Amino acid sequence: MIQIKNLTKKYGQKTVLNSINIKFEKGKVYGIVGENGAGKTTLFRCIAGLEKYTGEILSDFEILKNRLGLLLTDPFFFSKITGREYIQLLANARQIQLNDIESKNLFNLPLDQYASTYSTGMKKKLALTAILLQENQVFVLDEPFNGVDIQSNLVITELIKKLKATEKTVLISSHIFSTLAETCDEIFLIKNGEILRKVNQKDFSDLEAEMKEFSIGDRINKLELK
Ligand SMILES: Nc1ncnc2c1ncn2[C@@H]1O[C@H](COP(=O)(O)OP(=O)(O)OP(=O)(O)O)[C@@H](O)[C@H]1O
Repeated sequence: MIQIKNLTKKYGQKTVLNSINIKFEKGKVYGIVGENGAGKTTLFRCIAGLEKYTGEILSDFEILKNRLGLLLTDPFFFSKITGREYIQLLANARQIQLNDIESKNLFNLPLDQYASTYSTGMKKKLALTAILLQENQVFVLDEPFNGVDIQSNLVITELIKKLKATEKTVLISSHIFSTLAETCDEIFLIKNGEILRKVNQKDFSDLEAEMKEFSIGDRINKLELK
């Protein structure tokens, strides 16, 4: 369980997260949606221990960040490290003995190629593979479906279901509503650094319709396309 109490994050004078209160249970998948700049990534970075903030992030774990795998939107890799070395490095950080990495290469990545030369989608798949092999208890996935091919998206969707079935806690941000609807137990709508709503599965279709109406509205007609 992860409990966030009165989490506030400022960059300089700008409040990016404003007194967030949320609870995440194990064995559940949570979606975080909101427009660009709403604060999703910042929230994830705070939970992963990468940012300073005021408020509290409590968990069942002695040190949450040691049990948490964070998938960033654009994973970064140093220039002279292969995919295999990256996976090994992350496993070493958790003292995990990895045997036969090849058989666990679920996205068939070219593991002996430098990771920095991978395509955008390949980088994301490598970063995801590495955090999965770390045997984390909590997975924080920032736009995991973005830039990844259709087959891999199907794999990622099934992986998320498997993580739920094995009692992990999974947080996902996405702009693709259908992928969230398929995997999430609850979706939080974040706006201007505040949690506007918590939506349960039975109300997902209402949320989607509402977001569509709100997002599209009259904008396109205003263009007067001929
Ligand atoms: N390092 C930083 N310094 C200053 N402001 C920042 C920094 N990182 C993020 N912000 C600001 O914090 C706000 C929230 O950004 P964040 O990246 O969390 O949004 P997001 O919801 O993840 O957006 P997106 O959907 O585009 O990924 C934005 O206004 C952004 O400009």
